[in-house]
Amino acid sequence: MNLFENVTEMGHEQVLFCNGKDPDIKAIIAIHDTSLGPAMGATRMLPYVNEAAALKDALRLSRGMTYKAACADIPVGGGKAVIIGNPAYKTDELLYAYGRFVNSLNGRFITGQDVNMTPEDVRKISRETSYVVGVEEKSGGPAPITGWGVFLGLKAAVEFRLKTSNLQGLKVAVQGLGNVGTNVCRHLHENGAKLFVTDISKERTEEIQRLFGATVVEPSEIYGLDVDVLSPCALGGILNSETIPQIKASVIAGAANNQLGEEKADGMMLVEKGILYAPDYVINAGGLINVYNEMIGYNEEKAFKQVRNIYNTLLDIFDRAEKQQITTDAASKQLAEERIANAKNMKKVLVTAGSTNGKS
Ligand SMILES: NC(=O)C1=CN([C@@H]2O[C@H](COP(=O)(O)OP(=O)(O)OC[C@H]3O[C@@H](n4cnc5c(N)ncnc54)[C@H](O)[C@@H]3O)[C@@H](O)[C@H]2O)C=CC1
Ligand SMILES: O=C(O)CCC(=O)C(=O)O
Repeated sequence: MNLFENVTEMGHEQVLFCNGKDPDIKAIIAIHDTSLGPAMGATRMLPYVNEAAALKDALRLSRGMTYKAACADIPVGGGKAVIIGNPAYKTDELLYAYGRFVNSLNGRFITGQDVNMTPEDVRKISRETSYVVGVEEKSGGPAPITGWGVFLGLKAAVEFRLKTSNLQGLKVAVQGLGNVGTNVCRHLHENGAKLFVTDISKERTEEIQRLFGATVVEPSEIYGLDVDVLSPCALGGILNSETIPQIKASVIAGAANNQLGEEKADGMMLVEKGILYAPDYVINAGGLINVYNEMIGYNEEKAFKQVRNIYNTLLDIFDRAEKQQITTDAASKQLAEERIANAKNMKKVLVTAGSTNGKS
């Protein structure tokens, strides 16, 4: 494997391979870009099929975090970490060891809770490092606010494509009923939407059926349902050449990171099918916005105001994509790259001004 090939192509600054013996721990911390500030990104734990898959996940997720922060207009960079392993074997010692790896980066990387990690796990990691966010008694776990942001983004997409702000009777298929998916379902239900849901966990589907009167379908059935919106809230890579031809929804708006299998080809296939895709790293920025606010001293009102802005940002991105005839993914990357370039220019101006002042 040519290790530097992907890293160079995707523009990462640093990738750390954490290898511990006692306890046995293998984790990858990927820092994509710190132009806007320290890299932020939560940690997930998964039994990856192989190490290349884990690396790919860390690289793509961390780059997504750079775009996420830039589109949300908050001054942090992009990073992400994956712990390789079955979460059933997650011990306190493993979390402490992981915390020491995070601490060794001295604040270049600040992390929190992602898939298969709990607020309690974050607390354990925080025994070894202060570079942790999403601690329950500070801003709380990020999932409720991520769910609310996804709901607002879904509303923006429905307004843009279906020309209605009334969600009464809107048919929404939700894939993944975990921390975020449950919150998305709650908001949709409260606003009169009709839910079709799936999860690989029977316990989760039963609860959502009981709470919100949702119709439960098999995981393989979720793509082909005759619904208005598909909301992917499980794992990434689910929008691909196998699933896109099945999709009948005209809007895709969900929380899962890295939904597009192949960004360009699959993004274009959605456009050709007339499906409006809300880029994942824009619509699911609520958690990042919340933990960023925790880092700088939590102010709920300010955090909520920034999350509310996801709605307007998405409308701007849809508009930009339509005017330029590009995918929504390309339009949001354009926005992010403009903001990063502006920040870099501003830094240059300040450095030049500083050195000029020093000379006088
Ligand atoms: N927690 C947060 O604040 C944020 C989460 N995200 C992303 O949103 C997604 C969901 O996050 P969480 O809800 O926190 O994770 P979670 O682990 O609480 O929930 C994921 C759910 O998806 C289900 N699932 C897994 N594979 C599935 C499949 N093939 N079909 C149907 N269901 C399946 C799981 O059983 C679980 O209930 C992830 O991709 C995560 O990276 C993004 C931004 C912030
Ligand atoms: O919880 C965090 O540390 C930042 C949020 C995040 O990782 C994400 O949005 O995927």
